Amino acid sequence: MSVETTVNGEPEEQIETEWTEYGFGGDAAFSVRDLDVYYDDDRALRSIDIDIPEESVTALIGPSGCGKSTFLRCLNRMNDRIRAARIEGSVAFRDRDIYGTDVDLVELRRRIGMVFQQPNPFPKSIRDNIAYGPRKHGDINTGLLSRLLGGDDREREEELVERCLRGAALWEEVSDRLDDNALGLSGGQQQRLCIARALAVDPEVILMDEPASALDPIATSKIEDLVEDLAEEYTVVIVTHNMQQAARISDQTAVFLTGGHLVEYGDTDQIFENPQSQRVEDYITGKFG
Ligand SMILES: Nc1ncnc2c1ncn2[C@@H]1O[C@H](COP(=O)(O)OP(=O)(O)OP(=O)(O)O)[C@@H](O)[C@H]1O
Repeated sequence: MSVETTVNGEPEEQIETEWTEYGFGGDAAFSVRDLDVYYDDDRALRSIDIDIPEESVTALIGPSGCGKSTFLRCLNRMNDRIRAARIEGSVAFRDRDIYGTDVDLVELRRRIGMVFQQPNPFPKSIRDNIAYGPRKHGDINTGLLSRLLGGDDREREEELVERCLRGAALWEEVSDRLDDNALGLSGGQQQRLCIARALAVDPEVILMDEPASALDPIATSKIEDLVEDLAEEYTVVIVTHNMQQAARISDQTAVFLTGGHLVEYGDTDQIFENPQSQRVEDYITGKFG
């Protein structure tokens, strides 16, 4: 299929797009339609259409600057914080338009959590890093924490901290030093703590923007195992530069290429073994990018 695109109303290059309808046979967590994103006059994403399934890992890959992080931030409206960013089109989460005027952004970002490239724990104890979100989201007696767990407050907090640290595969390493400052942890441990912190507010989706790119191979491998485990309970969308990582851990892969085009999307094995688009094949075989 040949798709003509325009930049600021001017015809641009003809993009050859091999688009296969990707049926994953389940419910979509996100349905994105005709999404364009601009930073001032520069268009970063072009006419993106994609359905992202529940409880699986979706990898976003592509060369630097193709719009992966921009797309990820559209899924929980983090681009709202960038003054230059403007969005057209629609993003529905569980069939509800997240760009509607009635959307509570704090609640949206509680349901759709985010983990960033650089681990960014608070300069507080390991315990406080986990408990911070639930405390912030409401009174401990009437808020989220009491909905999540039974028992008295202190017991609830202890249980929550343990459950989240176990969920992030960190408990065994830190259970005897919960009151130590989180900044004393290794980079890989800090990143798992950030994942535990994201889990503490009971999210439904975890967005990850290159969560292992600052880590060594052993820490990276722990994050990869964790991502696969998390997808049993959560919907995970992960940006990665590392194609082997995408191939290892994701169920479906979306390939963005220069200019903000989503060029191919499908089952990860199919994308890596039998891509429909020559440009995608060139990219994943290292001919460019
Ligand atoms: N805050 C911003 N203000 C202006 N332009 C931006 C901003 N963030 C991103 N861009 C531009 O949007 C385009 C897409 O950037 P984005 O960071 O989404 O790409 P990416 O694929 O995630 O890149 P990388 O892999 O290098 O992180 C780039 O041209 C970038 O310069």
